[in-house]
Amino acid sequence: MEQPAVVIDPTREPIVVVDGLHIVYRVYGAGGEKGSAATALMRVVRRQNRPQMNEIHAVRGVSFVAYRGDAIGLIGTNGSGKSTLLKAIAGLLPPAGGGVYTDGQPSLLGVSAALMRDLSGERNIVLGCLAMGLTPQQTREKYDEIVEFADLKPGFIQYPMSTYSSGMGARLRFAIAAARTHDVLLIDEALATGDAKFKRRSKAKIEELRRDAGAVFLVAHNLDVIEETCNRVIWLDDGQIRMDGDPAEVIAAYTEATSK
Ligand SMILES: Nc1ncnc2c1ncn2[C@@H]1O[C@H](COP(=O)(O)OP(=O)(O)OP(=O)(O)O)[C@@H](O)[C@H]1O
Repeated sequence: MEQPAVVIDPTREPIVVVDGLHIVYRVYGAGGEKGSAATALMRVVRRQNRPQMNEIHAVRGVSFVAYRGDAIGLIGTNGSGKSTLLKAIAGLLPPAGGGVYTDGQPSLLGVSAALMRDLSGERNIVLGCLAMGLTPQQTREKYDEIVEFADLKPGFIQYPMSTYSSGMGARLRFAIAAARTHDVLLIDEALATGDAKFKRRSKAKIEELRRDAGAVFLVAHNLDVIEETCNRVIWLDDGQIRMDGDPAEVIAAYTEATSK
């Protein structure tokens, strides 16, 4: 299916333009067949070489424009290409076709790559802030706000991050990322692990970021979070845009289609 070419609204300020984007992963695998223990074992016993290379066409001709102030929710079934699209917008995956143009620096929830599991929350805050380009002075100024926003159990900020539950880790990462304004903020499932109270506060924080930031993208399986937080939703289906528009309408159509 050919996807339509990208059209830019001249009355609004475009922040991210995705134009006919294709992303292809190259993987080694036998491909085609379903695979069984016997065939896998035979491959090992016979010391067969790695099976041939296959291509997974994860994003297939996606085009859209995100404007200043947009908070866009990406929804779709598992494997529909949501995370791949976010990574491509962040510039972490080379397009196999088409392109992504951004005004400013995209941050994929800022700092997760820079955080170290063996270091304490405290040290990770400093590390994360510096990694996002804050000065030591700015880091000191933001420190208390981050600790307060993450709202971890007492004492945990001094423990290594490896002792945190996944929800606690997500809170701290989000709190660090939110300490800076981002031109384009990409959030992948960050809110999925937080509890109800944290989700409420994150929603308020995302609204604040939206005011200052260029555009915010959010991937989540929790449709309520998307509907409450975003002003626009893109439904990805098998690497293509199935629908793009008002959150309530897109979510209703998606729920209808996936409930069958
Ligand atoms: N690193 C990778 N190497 C090879 N294939 C990948 C890789 N990451 C994703 N894929 C494939 O690309 C397709 C899209 O995956 P992606 O993770 O973007 O989907 P998603 O919509 O984010 O899924 P989920 O809802 O499960 O998080 C899938 O077919 C997946 O198997």
